[in-house]
Amino acid sequence: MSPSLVIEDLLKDFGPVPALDGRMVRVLHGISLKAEPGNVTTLLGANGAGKSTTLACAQGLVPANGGTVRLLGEDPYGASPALRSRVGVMLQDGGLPPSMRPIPLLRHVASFFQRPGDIDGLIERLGINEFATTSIRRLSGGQKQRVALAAALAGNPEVVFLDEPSAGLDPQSRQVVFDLINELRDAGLCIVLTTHLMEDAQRLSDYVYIINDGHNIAQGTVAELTAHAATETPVQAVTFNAATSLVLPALPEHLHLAESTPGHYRLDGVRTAADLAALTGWWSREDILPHALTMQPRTLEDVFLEIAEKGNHAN
Ligand SMILES: Nc1ncnc2c1ncn2[C@@H]1O[C@H](COP(=O)(O)OP(=O)(O)OP(=O)(O)O)[C@@H](O)[C@H]1O
Repeated sequence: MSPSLVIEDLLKDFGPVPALDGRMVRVLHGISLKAEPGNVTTLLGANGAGKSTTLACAQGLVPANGGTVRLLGEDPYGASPALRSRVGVMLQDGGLPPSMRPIPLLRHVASFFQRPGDIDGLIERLGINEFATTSIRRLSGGQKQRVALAAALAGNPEVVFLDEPSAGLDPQSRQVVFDLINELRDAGLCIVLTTHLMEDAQRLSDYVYIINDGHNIAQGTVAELTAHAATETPVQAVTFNAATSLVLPALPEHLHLAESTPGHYRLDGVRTAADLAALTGWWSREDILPHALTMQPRTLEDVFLEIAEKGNHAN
C-alpha cells in the first residue's frame, strides 16, 4: 500500500523576525517522513522542535520553503476541496468557534461532507453529551480536546492529523481517546500525531520520527528505537550488605561501588552482561546476595534523552 503522506527534505522559514533585524528564521531543516494507512505515525520532539510546523505544511496550511509534500498524492498547499474532504485535522488550540455548542457544531461540520462519519457514535463515545449544553468557550481544556477530535473525524477522513491529542485529558478520557485512535488505525486510517509525551508515543505509535530543532534525529518502530543491544539496558542501582570495609575486586571502571553506611553497599553503572558476570563471580566468592537487581527495559524516554544528550555534546 502506498503511503498517504510523503514529506521529503522539507524546509520552512518564518519571518521576517524584528528581533533578528528583520531576517527570516529557518525552523525546519530538511524533515523527511512517510505515513502509511493503517498506521499511527508519530512526530515526537521537545517543545519548539518543529512538530506543529511540519503538520501545518503536511496539511497545506502554510507553504513549504523547500522540499516536497505529497498528501494522498497531491501537494496539499492550495489543494482541491476533494483532497481536503479526505483529511481530518485536530489542531492544538482547537480552532473551534467559541459561541457554538458542541453538538450543533459537530452536525454543522459533518454537513460539509458527502460521506460524514457517525456523529452520534462519536458524541456518545467521547462523552460529549455530558457537556452538550455548554458553549465551546466555557468548556474545559479536556472537553474541548474531545470536541476537536470528534470534529476532525466528522468527515470520515482517510488521513487524520492529531496535534497533541491527549493534552489536558484526564486518565479516563485519555484511555477513551487512545482506544478510539487504535480502532481508527485498525479500520485502516492513516493517523499522524504529534506529542512530546514519550509514554503516549510508546503506547500508540507504529512508527516514530524523533524531531529536534527542525531536524530528523531518529526514526523507527518503538521496538526498533528501544531495542538497542540489551547491553545498553540500564540496571537500577544494586544494593547489598557485606562485611564492613570489603576489599573490592578490580571492577570495570564504569561501575561505582560505595559503602553508604558501614556494611551497606551501593553499586551504580551496571550495564552489560560482562558486568554481571564479574559481579556474580565476586559475590559468589564473598557469599554476597544482592537485595535486588532489576533490569529496566529501555523506554522511548531513555532513547530520546540519550539522543538529545549526544546532540548537545556534538554542539
Ligand atoms: N509563525 C511563526 N513565526 C515565527 N516562528 C514560528 C512560527 N511558528 C512557529 N515558529 C517557531 O518554529 C519553531 C517550531 O515550532 P513548532 O510549533 O513547530 O514546534 P513544536 O515541536 O510543535 O512545539 P510544541 O511541542 O511546543 O507545540 C519554534 O521555535 C517556534 O517558535
